[in-house]
Amino acid sequence: MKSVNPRELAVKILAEVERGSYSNLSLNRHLTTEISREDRALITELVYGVIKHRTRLDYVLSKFSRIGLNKINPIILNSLRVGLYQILFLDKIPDYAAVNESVNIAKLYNNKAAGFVNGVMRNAIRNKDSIDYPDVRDPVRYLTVYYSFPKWMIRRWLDLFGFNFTESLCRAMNEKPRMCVRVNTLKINITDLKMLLDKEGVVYSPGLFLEEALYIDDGPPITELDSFKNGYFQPQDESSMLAARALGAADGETVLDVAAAPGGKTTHLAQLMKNNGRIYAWDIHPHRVELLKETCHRLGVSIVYPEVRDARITDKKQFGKFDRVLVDAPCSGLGVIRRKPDIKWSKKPEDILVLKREQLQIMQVTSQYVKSGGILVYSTCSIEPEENYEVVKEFLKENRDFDLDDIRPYLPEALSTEVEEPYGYIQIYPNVNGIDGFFIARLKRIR
Ligand SMILES: C[S@@+](CC[C@H](N)C(=O)[O-])C[C@H]1O[C@@H](n2cnc3c(N)ncnc32)[C@H](O)[C@@H]1O
Repeated sequence: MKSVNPRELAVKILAEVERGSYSNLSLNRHLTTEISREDRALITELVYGVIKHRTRLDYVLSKFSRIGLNKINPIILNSLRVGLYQILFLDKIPDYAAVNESVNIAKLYNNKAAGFVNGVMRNAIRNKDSIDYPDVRDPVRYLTVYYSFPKWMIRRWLDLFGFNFTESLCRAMNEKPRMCVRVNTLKINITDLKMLLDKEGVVYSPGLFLEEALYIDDGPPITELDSFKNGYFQPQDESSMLAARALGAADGETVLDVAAAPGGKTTHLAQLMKNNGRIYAWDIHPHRVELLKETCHRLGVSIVYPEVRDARITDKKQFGKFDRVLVDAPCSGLGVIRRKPDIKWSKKPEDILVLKREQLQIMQVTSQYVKSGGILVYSTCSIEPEENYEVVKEFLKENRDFDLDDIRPYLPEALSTEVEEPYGYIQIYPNVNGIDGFFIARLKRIR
């Protein structure tokens, strides 16, 4: 085992993220199996915790620092954030340990910085139960600071959903998401997988909505399990599983998945089709198509034809060729912030309209590949109407040969009863449904 200082490594990763790295990629790069499981878990918790709660941590730090936060060296600032995160959000770490660790990181820098960190942290500990957060009568500032979201997102959600829903949405998006996996019934049945997981020391519970879903509550990191390496399951949220279900593909059919990588839904489709038929799986990014190929290989899926393709470019040879087309469109990802907290800070309001144009363009082009009588499913992991219902509405206005199709028979009962007229789509919210925010629409080519 390699000995590392978890807080120091967390600070280093946070500095990389500030310079533009994605946190999950940076974590994967640093957290090799040479580092103990406990340390890997702590580093992940610290990195995601600081990213999720950054505004609130900075708000508290600025109360106790005589130097403006923008004047503090990034390493020192992140060691303060990591220390304060432990004090405010983690019960198991004693306050003095959090202080000492942050001071030690600052010492690597210089003694003056260490004295400064010590002073700020001790001050924060003394006052941690009497911090006055912004008043709720200024809802934008209160929600922005207390739950750490950018102002533009809070303003947008307040306009769309009102205060109570926005607050519960923010709270749900800051929660630690449960790890959900899909049982790969092409290789194993649920009972046998459960027996294997028992042997591997994994604690699990059943899916909230779907029989092929399992929640992993405790145990070794899943990618180290033989049951994962042997392709008996695939990490995937239940929301995402609903999209493949909504397509209703049957074995023997010809299906197109136009934005398919890394292959979560493609391989679920293959499973629902009993690995019989053909699935053409496109993605614009070559490295992601490689990931898709690896996923298919591990899961024993052999009916997928992967290809690097830009779905915005029309290919007349594909017209009317497919029984079903899935457009799991590139989107803002605002529905999955609880899994990818960087999205809070990396997305900008103008991205939403740019994405909407791209989503409509992909729909416009790839819908022509659906056979008459065939099905088109449009999905995103977004909760923003512009990327969801509005895309579908504008698409239908321009394409009279398509209509909404009843999505309810393809959803579990607990969700199908939530679907409102005209019954063609569902919007899922993490605070309402307990799964990732997602939008799924089912359309039929009627001519
Ligand atoms: C939401 S992700 C797809 C997730 C995937 N369906 C799954 O379940 O694993 C969107 C994908 O669209 C791809 N993409 C973005 N623009 C594209 C385009 N113009 N044509 C095809 N793929 C595109 C991205 O590379 C990304 O992999």
